Amino acid sequence: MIRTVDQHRDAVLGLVVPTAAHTVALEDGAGLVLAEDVTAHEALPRFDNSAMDGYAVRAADVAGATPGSPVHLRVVGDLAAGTDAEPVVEAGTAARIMTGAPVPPGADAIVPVEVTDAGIVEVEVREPSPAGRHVRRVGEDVSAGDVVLRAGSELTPYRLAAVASVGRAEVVVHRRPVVVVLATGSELVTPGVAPRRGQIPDSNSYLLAAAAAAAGARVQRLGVVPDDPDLLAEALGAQYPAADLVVTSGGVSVGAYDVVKEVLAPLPGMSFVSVAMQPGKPQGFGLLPDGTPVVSLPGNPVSAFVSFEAFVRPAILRLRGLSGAALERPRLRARVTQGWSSPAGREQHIPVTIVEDDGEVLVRPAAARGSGSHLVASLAAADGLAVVPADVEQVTEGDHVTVIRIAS
Ligand SMILES: Nc1nc2c(c(=O)[nH]1)N[C@H]1C(S)=C(S)[C@@H](COP(=O)(O)OP(=O)(O)OC[C@H]3O[C@@H](n4cnc5c(N)ncnc54)[C@H](O)[C@@H]3O)O[C@H]1N2
Ligand code: MOO
Repeated sequence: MIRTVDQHRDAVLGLVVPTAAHTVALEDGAGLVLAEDVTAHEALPRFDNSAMDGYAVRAADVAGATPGSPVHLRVVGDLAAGTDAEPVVEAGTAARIMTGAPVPPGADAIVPVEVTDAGIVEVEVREPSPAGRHVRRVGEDVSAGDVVLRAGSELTPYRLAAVASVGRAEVVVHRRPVVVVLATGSELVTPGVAPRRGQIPDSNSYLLAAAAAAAGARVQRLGVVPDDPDLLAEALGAQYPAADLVVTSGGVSVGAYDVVKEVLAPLPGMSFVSVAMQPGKPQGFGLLPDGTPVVSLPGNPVSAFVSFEAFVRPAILRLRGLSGAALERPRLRARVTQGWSSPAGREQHIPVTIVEDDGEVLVRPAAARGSGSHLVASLAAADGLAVVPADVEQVTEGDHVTVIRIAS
């Protein structure tokens, strides 16, 4: 029975669970996904501190200060960032203070150095500074006990900063998943090798390996396995113990030499199905005998790409520990500037070129001739995939479509 894109995506997602959690040094956590909540054990900022280089004062002392009638204060301390000195600022006094230094007892405002004469023993203040001005208050960022970052969050650079700010040297994260990529086809040669008649360069193993790496996996690209069942079984047998996911391309259709289907379909954990998607109709998926998940994508290069985006990328993100909306790419609405056709009964995912014109998002097919699962060189112009519902057979200039953005 034919299944929808969403049904197949759920089935593939059902093959994987997040990788085991382990503890790593903070700097090794970049790009990984937290497996614990990170909590602030104390408030941030940790203490009231100065937002300006200048003088810590009592606001009441400088309330009447003007350029024509400046206030003179005796300087009782010199506070650099990092100091633990606590000079008491009494009426008629001030402490020189630098950005980030603790506000001393008695002071309740900061006067920037620019409105003073920058004195060392005595300072002349030419402007008032009301209570609290230029003071960064304890706890105004987070309070003690607040969760700074939840389990399931990717450690982006700015989130690493938040985790570091609460003093964490280590984080508990999901292990980066290992994805093995292999392409099948006796017609394939390694790029750079001169193809004889009937042969073409392998592009899928490069596409899938780079896409899996971009999704956050550690990738082992096995390259090309010919259409020989023994060689494929050997390649899979040698690799799957180390892999969290195996991705194959080619050999899943109804041809006489469709080797992936021939080797894997008899296994009890594997299924070969038709998905109501164009391209990307024939799909294989399941578990190898040792439990390693496998996704077998069709060989046509655009089919392999579209299938990776729809099914494999979400599975890699799930392995990494992400869930929910984090499994999705951003979607946007765009106006079509050049129409194309779409097959009845299949949800089409067509590579498109995105152009922004005066704030409006415009799309046209990345390939001059519209849709075609073999138009691999035209992928060079793709920055999104337009999603055309199964009941639409013609997309016309001026229509609005949903676009999955694959490059920014
Ligand atoms: N009689 C039928 N024939 C086909 C059907 C069908 O329903 N009935 N479905 C078509 C569809 S749709 C697709 S998609 C393909 C899927 O075929 P396979 O997964 O078996 O892929 P292959 O036959 O191995 O290759 C298809 C095509 O892609 C080229 N290819 C394969 N691997 C690579 C690679 N690594 N790099 C670049 N190009 C690759 C290959 O040379 C073929 O041209 O089946 C249709 N046929
Ligand atoms: O479904 Mo195939 O993937 O059209 O090219």
